[in-house]
Amino acid sequence: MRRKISGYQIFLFSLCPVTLVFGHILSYWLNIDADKDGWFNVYFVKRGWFWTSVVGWWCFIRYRGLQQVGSWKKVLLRYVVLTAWWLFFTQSIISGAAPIMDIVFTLTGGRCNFDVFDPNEILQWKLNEKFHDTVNRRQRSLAKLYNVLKDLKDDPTNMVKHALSRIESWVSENKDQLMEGNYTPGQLNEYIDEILHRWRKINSSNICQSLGGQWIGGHDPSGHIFLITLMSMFLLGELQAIGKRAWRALWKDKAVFEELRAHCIKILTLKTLWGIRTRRSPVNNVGDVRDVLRALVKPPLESAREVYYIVTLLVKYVFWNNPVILLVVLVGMWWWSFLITTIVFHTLWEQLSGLICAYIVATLVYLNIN
Ligand SMILES: CCCCCCCC/C=C\CCCCCCCC(=O)SCCNC(=O)CCNC(=O)[C@H](O)C(C)(C)COP(=O)(O)O
Ligand SMILES: Nc1ncnc2c1ncn2[C@@H]1O[C@H](COP(=O)(O)O)[C@@H](OP(=O)(O)O)[C@H]1O
Repeated sequence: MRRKISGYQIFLFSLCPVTLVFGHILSYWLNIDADKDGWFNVYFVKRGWFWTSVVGWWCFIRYRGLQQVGSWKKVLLRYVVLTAWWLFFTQSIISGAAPIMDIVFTLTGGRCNFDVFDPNEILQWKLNEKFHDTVNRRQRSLAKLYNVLKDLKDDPTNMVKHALSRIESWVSENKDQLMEGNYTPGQLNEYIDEILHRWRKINSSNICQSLGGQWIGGHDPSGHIFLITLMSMFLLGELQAIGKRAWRALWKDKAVFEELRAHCIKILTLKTLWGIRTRRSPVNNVGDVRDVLRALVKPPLESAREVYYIVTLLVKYVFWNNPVILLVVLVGMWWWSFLITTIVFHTLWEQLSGLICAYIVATLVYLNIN
């Protein structure tokens, strides 16, 4: 018997593909910058599976409770399948083995590159401006590279020493200390590359990053598109099961809004220094100083108390009674980051391969949820 696909499932299964197409079209018109090292990317998206797990499980605990063992097993199974796929695809979980996305990258000709110096500037010894995309990242990578090379300095030739002195001067921005050697920048790049690749198997982007190298050249499936597709489909997929309860709970404690309104009004109508009328002395018609002091101290204290009530009410409403709000906010944040990735980062094919790899598994998991 053919199963009917609901409107919600159409939304669930089409959100990421449609956003990718939409972002791709926007990329022809928009020319925007996105900060790879911004707090949103570093603390949220790059730790996305953690946030998704916490919010997803918290919602499940709050709406389903801990008693219904049957439904627990199913959710746990889906979570384990998705987590395992995320781990195999993006993380080096088996010591020495690269994750799938890095295997694809190296098989298609990508490698960890150490083109530190600009090979075209033979006399001037300039840093290669294409070595990492921002000055900060370049400096950080040079510092990492410097530390690695320092540990390898018992090299038979003195080329490493030479490379070190050059990198050190770039790191400390002290060009005067540069030693003159008999090598060209291109030769020194090749040499650094050779000793590092000889010293260590650099088969994953993580290892490459830890050495300060640049992961370029192959087909690099987008890790962000992969992870965000998996996370959004997990959160929205599980929302199918808890959605009705969550919706009912949202409207059940409507009284909260009345309470919030009352506290806000209280803050707005508190008497400030200007609103206070001081009692005047009948002798010299001067205002009472105690009234002024009271006016200075009382309103801030009362506002602080009202703010405390408001925050407590909101925290209870959102975190305890309606964690679905957190889930929706998280999906909104993932969607935004997904859109930015489609506009700014990777080629269309790399975005598509990231999407397809996550989408197929998540679709198999959520097509037959009941
Ligand atoms: C609302 C608060 C209430 C709290 C109540 C808690 C109750 C919840 C009950 C259970 C909690 C669940 C336990 C959570 C365990 C989570 C385990 C983890 O997943 S930890 C690991 C997290 N790691 C990540 O998220 C990394 C994700 N990033 C990546 O995979 C990569 O950076 C990338 C693929 C995005 C990019 O790779 P790149 O090489 O291209 O840079
Ligand atoms: N939406 C986004 N916002 C900021 N940076 C993003 C991004 N999407 C991708 N990136 C960055 O682009 C690079 C490739 O991403 P990915 O392969 O995961 O899709 C990564 O750089 P870094 O790995 O140097 O931090 C990542 O941080």
